[in-house]
Amino acid sequence: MTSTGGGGDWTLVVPLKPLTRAKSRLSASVGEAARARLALAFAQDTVHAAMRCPRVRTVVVVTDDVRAGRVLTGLGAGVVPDVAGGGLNAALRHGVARARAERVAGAVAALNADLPALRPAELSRVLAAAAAVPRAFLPDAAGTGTTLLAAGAEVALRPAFGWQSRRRHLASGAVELSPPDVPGVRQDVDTGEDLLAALELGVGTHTLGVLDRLDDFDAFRGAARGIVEDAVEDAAEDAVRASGVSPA
Ligand SMILES: Nc1nc2c(ncn2[C@@H]2O[C@H](COP(=O)(O)OP(=O)(O)OP(=O)(O)O)[C@@H](O)[C@H]2O)c(=O)[nH]1
Ligand SMILES: C=C(OP(=O)(O)O)C(=O)O
Repeated sequence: MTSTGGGGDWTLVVPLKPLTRAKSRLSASVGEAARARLALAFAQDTVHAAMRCPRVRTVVVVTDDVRAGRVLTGLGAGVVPDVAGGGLNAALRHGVARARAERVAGAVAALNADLPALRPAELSRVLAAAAAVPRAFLPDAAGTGTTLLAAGAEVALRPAFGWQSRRRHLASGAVELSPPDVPGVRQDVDTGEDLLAALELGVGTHTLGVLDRLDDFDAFRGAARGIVEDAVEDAAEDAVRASGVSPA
């Protein structure tokens, strides 16, 4: 389990269900084949952005999915296997314990793998706010769940993720964070509506690539097609600008 992030103090633990089962609530909107591809693409965009956050030292993904593990290792993450039958919170406790056992962890934060609009600068603002208190969390965009739970170096994380986790994290004494301008860290994607909201914020290249190849836009509302086409066009223009070659 080795990885190198942006050179900061934080270890991020990112849980990922096997792709055969992940993001099940999305299949009604995008179809079953795209669901699995999107689950991986969300994780790739999440890890890619997290690795570029200057406050992050290490990203540890907890997953039993061999393909996802290989792909995310390629992005620089460390990967540890899941706890058989343990569920999400057991996976997070295990990931934190492994990171701390290898002495790579100072402060730790659990970060969901379904944040395709995550931006390094936004994550940096959230981690800066979290560093001021022993234990803190960021509510999701809906205001009922959690996308990030953080704990200082000597502090137990005590994750209580799952349906309506905001209430549980608040009751556990974790400080609720509300830093300004961090929409991409809060926008988890469970449903087609969430995916549209993430698209409006701007998703990463892996998610965009999957959506650009998606045939069945009828199932995923016509509005998405226009946003994806515009984003792909913008990305192509950015690539041309970055290459310094003027378009014909
Ligand atoms: N390692 C691990 N990760 C999990 C487990 N259950 C959920 N996760 C991850 O926890 C995060 C939040 O979970 P959800 O938003 O409910 O995602 P999901 O379970 O793929 O979505 P649904 O199938 O629609 O419930 C995502 O990154 C999931 O991949 C688990 O048992 N083990
Ligand atoms: C895992 C969570 O919820 P959801 O499944 O709605 O993403 C959570 O918010 O803790």
